[in-house]
Amino acid sequence: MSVGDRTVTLGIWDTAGSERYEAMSRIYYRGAKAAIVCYDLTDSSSFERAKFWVKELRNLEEGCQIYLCGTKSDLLEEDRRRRRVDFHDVQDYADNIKAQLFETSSKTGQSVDELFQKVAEDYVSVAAFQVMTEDKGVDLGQKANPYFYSCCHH
Ligand SMILES: Nc1nc2c(ncn2[C@@H]2O[C@H](COP(=O)(O)OP(=O)(O)OP(=O)(O)O)[C@@H](O)[C@H]2O)c(=O)[nH]1
Repeated sequence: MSVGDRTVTLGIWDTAGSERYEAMSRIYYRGAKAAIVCYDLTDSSSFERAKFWVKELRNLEEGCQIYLCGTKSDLLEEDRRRRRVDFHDVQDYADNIKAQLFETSSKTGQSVDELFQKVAEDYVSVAAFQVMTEDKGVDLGQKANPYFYSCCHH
């Protein structure tokens, strides 16, 4: 993917969503820099399961940026009454856990590119921040300079 003048290659693992495969999924997400936790917008129980994975990731992978992804948005375009997971409730939850929220459709492609673009952009920002702090020893107690700010806020 292109981020500015850089090319970022994402390695993507699609893990099983069921808690039954919890131990196996952990093998996949160990060391991951980003996790897209999906739930079905037409199924409230799937959002409850998504929260389980968020907890897992937050407990075990501190450095992993979480993206919440409501799927099958095309079904809502057809009939809004099919929505079972409220956008604002999830947005509040996302704000709480410092995650970003996307509503996508694999069928129409809605917001899929945007989601992966954001993952790549955030990765580049965080990597730039790490290089800067490691190489130049930024004092986090100092007032942020513009470069520092642009690296950390999106
Ligand atoms: N309308 C619609 N159906 C979808 C969409 N994405 C997936 N589906 C359907 O939902 C069902 C499950 O899709 P999967 O992609 O297998 O779901 P999954 O979460 O990967 O399932 P696991 O691998 O078991 O965790 C299939 O019947 C898909 O056709 C979508 O964006 N829109």
